[in-house]
Parts: sequence; structure tokens; C-alpha cells
Amino acid sequence: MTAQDAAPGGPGILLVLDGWGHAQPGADNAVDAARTPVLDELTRRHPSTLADASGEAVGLLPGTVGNSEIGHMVIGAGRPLPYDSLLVQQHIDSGELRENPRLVALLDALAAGVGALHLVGLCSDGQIHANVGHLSELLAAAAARRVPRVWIHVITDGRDVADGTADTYLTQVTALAAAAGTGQIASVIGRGYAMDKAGNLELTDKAVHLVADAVGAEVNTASEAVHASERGDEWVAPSILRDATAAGIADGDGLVWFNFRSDRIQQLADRLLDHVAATARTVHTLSLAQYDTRADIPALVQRADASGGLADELTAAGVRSVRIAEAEKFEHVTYYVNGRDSTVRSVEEHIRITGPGAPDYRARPEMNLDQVTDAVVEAAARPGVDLVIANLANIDVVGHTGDYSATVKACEHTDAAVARIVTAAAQSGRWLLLVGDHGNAEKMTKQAPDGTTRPYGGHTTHPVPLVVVPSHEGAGTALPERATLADVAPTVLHLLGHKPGSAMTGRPLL
Ligand SMILES: O=C(O)[C@@H](CO)OP(=O)(O)O
Ligand SMILES: [Mn+2]
Ligand SMILES: [Mn+2]
Repeated sequence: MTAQDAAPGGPGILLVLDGWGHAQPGADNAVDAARTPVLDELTRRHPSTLADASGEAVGLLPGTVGNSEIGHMVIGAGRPLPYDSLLVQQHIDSGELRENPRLVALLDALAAGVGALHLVGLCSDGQIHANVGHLSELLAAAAARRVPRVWIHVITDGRDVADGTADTYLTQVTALAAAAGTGQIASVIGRGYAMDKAGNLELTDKAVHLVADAVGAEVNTASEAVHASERGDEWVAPSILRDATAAGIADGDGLVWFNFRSDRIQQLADRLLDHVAATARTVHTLSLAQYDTRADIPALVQRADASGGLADELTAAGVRSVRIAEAEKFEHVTYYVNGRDSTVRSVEEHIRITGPGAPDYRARPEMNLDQVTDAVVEAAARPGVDLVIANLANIDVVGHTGDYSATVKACEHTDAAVARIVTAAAQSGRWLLLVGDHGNAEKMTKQAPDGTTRPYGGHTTHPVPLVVVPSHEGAGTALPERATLADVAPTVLHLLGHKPGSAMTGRPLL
């Protein structure tokens, strides 16, 4: 890319409002109900549109809700990327998974050595971290290779799907095992313990000792464990089935992780493998899709290449960017926007805001938003910074509590933060592009399989608002009626005065 390619452009701010989706006004639309005068005014006064952030528009299976990983990867890549859930499903549908040489070798070794197979993963069809449907293929493969014993370690959800649905998924797991002719639920634990990603190792260790050593509350049935939970499906206590107290990992066993997303299972995977090795056991382990673990876990399905996006184009053009988010979403504005690349490039500065976490954000919908906003305002004031890329986590993270009023507050806190950022942009002659990464807070209830309407803190297939606030009044033409997240990077490059990257299929929206 050379200077003469440059269109007129200048410095700016790319601001991702996580979980900021668009839907018609309604009783469960917290985004619409919240008092957000600044966002309302920006959307009214400046070029804005709706961007598709789910399904095939971003590289997911049709009808699949968006998620932060693919959302930020596509925002950075400027093109849809086949996501791990899609690649795994294709591998299953083609029959390749069942014949995958790595899987066959593991299963045959267990059959020959009479070792047990442990299957560990989130059991729901939320399609953000896992799909319980993938379990059936693994069970079928184990049955076909005559593995003598298959233990299923269930992680319950309540976050990607409506809370209070874990029992339904347990029934589904039991049915899948019966259909495959192999597999038995050995343990049950909530994702709050097993899928912590914030370094709360006391939570992770409960899952480690449950799966590795069969240490947990003894229950007669998995349902008993679910119904005993006082904090919903996400926090089902670590429980071991009475007829599976021998289900700990024995030397020579095999273990397949069936979450296709790494970020919330990798802490458990590393911790469990360390523990097993430290107790003189060898476990042969595979993951359905690639993990970012310290341990080298061979994957059955490889990731799509996500290079050639914004990070590469900014580096090539010498455009300096500052990345800012609080811990919950820090990897999103660095690793994922950069195409699953943890390199801190010479033109990048990464600022991770830490502050008091809260196991329950209902009580703290503001999270660490003030500190994040301070950092954005400070970076925007620096002339040497061409681009600020920041994520405001509140609408999504508080949305995941499923608590409508807390989520309304999260939207209102976000609006106040946007007000400060708009002022900072104007004072430093910057344009500002605001966009959601997927929907969440615009739909806070969902019908459960039993027909009841329940609180829902999960993601949606709704489009997300995309607003371009020009660097000076009067600039900025109308945007197309509809866009996708793949158009964000080409638009950011255009606003900076550069052409889209050659690998980008999205287009500049103005
Ligand atoms: O919290 C998470 O891990 C998922 C929901 O399970 O949300 P997001 O994709 O926004 O990170
Ligand atoms: Mn998100
Ligand atoms: Mn989310």
C-alpha cells in the first residue's frame, strides 16, 4: 500500500459496544428501554446502518447466533471467516471426523489397552462454545472402534441458552449415548466452575478433581445435581454419579475435549493435564478444534487462516493503533481482531484494564467502564495515535446475567461513556465508528423447550447498529441500508485514508 493510494483520511476511534444488538422495541429489549440519549442522537444525526453479525454473514452456520470471537475476528479480517463450529460440522457431515486418523488411533489404542475414553464439554446447543450434537459423532466413533468404557463429563450451560434448560440437555446426552450404544454420564458441573477464563483457579480445580479424580458431591442422577443448584445451570455444583465413582482418569486413558471454542476451556485443559501428569498418569488427549493451551493438544479440526486483516494492513501502512479493553474483552481487541495472532506489532500498544472483578455483574453493571473510558480519552488525546480500537464490555457481560434491569443500567452506563468518547473524538479531530460485535441485550427472554418464557442472557442473530461519526460536522454520506461486520475494516482503512486490504471482501461503507 503506498501513500498515493491514500484517500483523504485522518485519525479515528473504532469502538465496539459488545452485545449491542438491534431489535424492534419490546418488553425484553433492554437496549431500547435504556435511557441512551447520546447513542440515540448519534444514530439519528450521523450516517448509520445495521450490520449482520451472525450466521453465514460472518462465517457461522446459517441461523447461528454471533459471538465475540468470530465477531472481532471478522471486524479485523474484513471478510467472513469459517468459524470452528462450522468447520467441525463440515468435518462431521463429510464423515471425516469419524475416520480422522488422530481419533481412530486414540480409540483403537483404548480398545486394545482396555482404557476408558473421557468426553468433556459444554452440553447445550448454544453454538457459542460447543454443540451437544457433536458429542453424538464422538460416541458413534467410540462405539465403532469398540472402546470398552466411555465416560461423559457434562458441563452445564445456562449462559448461551436459557437458564433452567440443563435438564433437557442431560436427557439429550443420555439419548445420544443410548443411540450410539455407548457412553455414560460420569460427572456434572456448571460452566461457572469449569469454564472460568479469568484465572480463578479455585473454580477450575473443582472441575479438575471432578474429572480427573472423581471427586465431587455424590448424586444418584445428573438431574439431581442440576436441581440442587441454587444459582442456576451455570453454577451446578461439581457432582459425581454414584455409579461412576471409578470414573477418574486412569493411566493410559484417553480424553477428548468437545468444546470447539478455546478461550473458556483452555484454563481447565491446562490445569487438568498438569494435575494428571503430576500424579504419574498419562492421558492421551485430543480437542475437537484447535486450543490456545500451553499444553500441546492435537486438534481434530484445524482453524481457518485469518491473516491479511486490519493488523497486517495497519502494520504495512505504519498506522499506529492503541487497543483498549477490560480483562473480560481484552483478547477480543488484540488477539481476535488481529486474526488469532498474539503478536504485539511494533505499531501497536495494548492496554488491558483490570479492576475488581465480580462473579455476579448484576451488582456492578458499570464494571470497570470508567477506567476503560479514561484510557480511551487519554489515547485519543495523543497525536501520535492514529487509531484507537476499544471494546466496552458492559452490554454483553451484564446481559449474560439475564437480569433485565441490570442490563438496562449497563446500557445507560455505556451511553455515558460514549458521551465522553464522542467529546474526546471531536476535540482531537477524530472520526468515530461505533459497532456491535453481535446481539445480546436487545432480547432478554427466550422460550424454553417446555414452552415457558425464561430470562435469556445469550446472544442473538439480530443485526448490530453501525454508526460513523465524522471528524467534522457535515461530513459523511448516507450508509448502505445493510452491511456486515466484514465492512468494518475496509471502512476504517478508508477513514484513515487507505484502501481496503487485498484479502478483504468487505467494502468501505462511505
Ligand atoms: O462469555 C462468553 O464466553 C460468551 C458466551 O458464552 O460470550 P462472548 O462470545 O461475548 O465472549
Ligand atoms: Mn461479544
Ligand atoms: Mn457474550
